[in-house]
Amino acid sequence: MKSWQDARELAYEVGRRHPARTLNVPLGRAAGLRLAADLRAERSVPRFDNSAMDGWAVAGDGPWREGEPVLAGMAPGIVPLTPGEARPIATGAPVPPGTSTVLRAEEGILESGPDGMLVDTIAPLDAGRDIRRCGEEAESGDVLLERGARLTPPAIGLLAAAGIASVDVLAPPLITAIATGDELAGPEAGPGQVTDALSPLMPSLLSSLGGRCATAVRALDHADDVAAAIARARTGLLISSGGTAHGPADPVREALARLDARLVIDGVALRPGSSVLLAELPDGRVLLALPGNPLAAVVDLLLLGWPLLCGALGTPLAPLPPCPLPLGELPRHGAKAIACVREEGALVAVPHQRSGMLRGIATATHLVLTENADAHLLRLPWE
Ligand SMILES: Nc1nc2c(c(=O)[nH]1)N[C@H]1C(S)=C(S)[C@@H](COP(=O)(O)OP(=O)(O)OC[C@H]3O[C@@H](n4cnc5c(N)ncnc54)[C@H](O)[C@@H]3O)O[C@H]1N2
Ligand code: MOO
Repeated sequence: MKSWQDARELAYEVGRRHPARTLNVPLGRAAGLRLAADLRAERSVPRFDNSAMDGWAVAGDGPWREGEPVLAGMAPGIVPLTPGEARPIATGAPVPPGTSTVLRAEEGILESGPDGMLVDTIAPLDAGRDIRRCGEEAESGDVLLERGARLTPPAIGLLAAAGIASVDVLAPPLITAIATGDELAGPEAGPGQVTDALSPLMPSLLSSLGGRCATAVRALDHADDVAAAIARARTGLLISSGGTAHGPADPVREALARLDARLVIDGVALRPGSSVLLAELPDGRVLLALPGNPLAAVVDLLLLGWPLLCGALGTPLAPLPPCPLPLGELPRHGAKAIACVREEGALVAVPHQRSGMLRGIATATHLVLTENADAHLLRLPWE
């Protein structure tokens, strides 16, 4: 039986022995994935000096005679401004060479002069304030995002702006989910049967941890059926649920023994979630065997499945920070994972969180891992 802290580190080390593959994908399919290498700008952002405001590009001191407008989309090599000239300019339009500043539309006035319209300012000129300089956000070659960074929506836009059309990403590790239990059935469950609640949550939970559920299968409570499901799986990572205890119909240990697997973790000192196994098979594949009680299974996916995937993706394993908030009435004896929400600046346990229930964690925002005076915080990744 390991402490949850040691178990997290062991799971991370196992993940590191199974590094994720690299894939090149178009930017449009990269959302949520992680970069396989540092990514550099392929051009300057912005690409040319341009106006940050609608107004006039002016040269020298006013008043200025009004010239031809400069619009967004015009080529930057436009006719230079000469001192005393003001050209109406649109936000995003290239600033003509010779521009000393941009005068905002609301800070200028137009009046008629002897040779056409004159522009004057009604506010002190702030030279250069409203010009977005070429390369001010990024110079060509700057590292925009580092290896391991997650491609969030703004990150995708940033890369597009920097001229990047496709990226090398870490392929989310593929996982086979095996739900064990003679009692398991679909929503139509008959008398004595239990509707499988874990197979349906696996794809989205594994995606939120950086993996991908390739297949979800069921196995009966017999070691040969579980061993056959493990042998058939075509992925490097497998996650089973149920059958981990020492009861009469708990086949996972027996199946692992038959397959000559090496147990890296055999139980964790934490409730719910104590009855969990992590094993390496002789062919290098890895099985995380979760307990059958659904909340216990989710806790162990967060506690061990997440570090396992972090290891495979090569992202650092951050220690869970000490809980910064008052803990209200949370129990403090033994090692416990408690699903909580934030209420008036404190963390409060949600109701309905026995090991077999999902109702509590379905509305929680955090798990607090308590052990006597110690409490650590895990923010739920789908939050
Ligand atoms: N004598 C003891 N019995 C049990 C203990 C204990 O300490 N002493 N611990 C209990 C706890 S806590 C857990 S967790 C389980 C772990 O055992 P298993 O991994 O063998 O779990 P199962 O017996 O297969 O299932 C437990 C429970 O969960 C239901 N289940 C299983 N899979 C699913 C699923 N996919 N969807 C919904 N529900 C599922 C299953 O029907 C059982 O009710 O051991 C306890 N016993
Ligand atoms: O072992 Mo159970 O996994 O404590 O909830």
